[in-house]
Amino acid sequence: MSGTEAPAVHFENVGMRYGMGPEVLSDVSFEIAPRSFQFLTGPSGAGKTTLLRLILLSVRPTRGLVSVFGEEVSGISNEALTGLRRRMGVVFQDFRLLDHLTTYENVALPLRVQGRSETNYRAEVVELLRWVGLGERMHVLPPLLSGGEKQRAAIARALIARPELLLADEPTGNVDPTLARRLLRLFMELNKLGTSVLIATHDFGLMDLIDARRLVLGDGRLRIEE
Ligand SMILES: Nc1ncnc2c1ncn2[C@@H]1O[C@H](COP(=O)(O)OP(=O)(O)OP(=O)(O)O)[C@@H](O)[C@H]1O
Repeated sequence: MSGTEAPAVHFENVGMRYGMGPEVLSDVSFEIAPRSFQFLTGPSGAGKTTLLRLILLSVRPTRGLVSVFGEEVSGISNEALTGLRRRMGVVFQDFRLLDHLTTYENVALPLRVQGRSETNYRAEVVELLRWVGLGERMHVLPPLLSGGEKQRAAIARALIARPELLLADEPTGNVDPTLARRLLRLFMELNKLGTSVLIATHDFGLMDLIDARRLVLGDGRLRIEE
């Protein structure tokens, strides 16, 4: 790879407020390098989800500059925005599984969107579902899954298309510590295959397991602990 490869994410003096509310983020500057692994942490309400929404381009900064995969996103067309989003895998805090599709179909969705045929992807989806411990639950609709099972289905869906950038909002909040460690291993394996990973978490036990960079939010500011 060339040394000039664009960072997955670049923020420069980003400020963000919702409507007329107070500024949630102030002068936030950082980069996520290609193939890097980091945690995003800070107290409840510090703006972790807001920062993920900015990267996902689902909210716009009030000031400053946001670039994703080398593209500055202000004024970007909807088509280009969809193209950038497809390169990301996201684990939302509230899972966002589609209730009318089975667990298997939810996880297969990103591959279907890519136009791949089921014969081509079925084995891959089943293998990942087994890996996250949902092999026996793949034909179940999400409303019948437990909180931890929904979380694992959401993680599998985010990973299945091997995204260039994985964003995960509290991805171990609903699972026991043993499974949390396995999921962390899964994120690290994905990272070794070339995906940049950003995990928002309060879980110090999880962060202490590995020596990864930490982006720490507090009072609207971002501090980086290498
Ligand atoms: N859609 C919204 N409209 C107005 N204010 C919002 C909205 N979303 C978040 N906020 C406010 O922005 C601030 C940061 O919220 P955010 O959800 O980004 O924090 P967080 O660090 O992810 O919190 P938690 O760890 O509890 O999920 C909070 O004060 C929150 O009330």
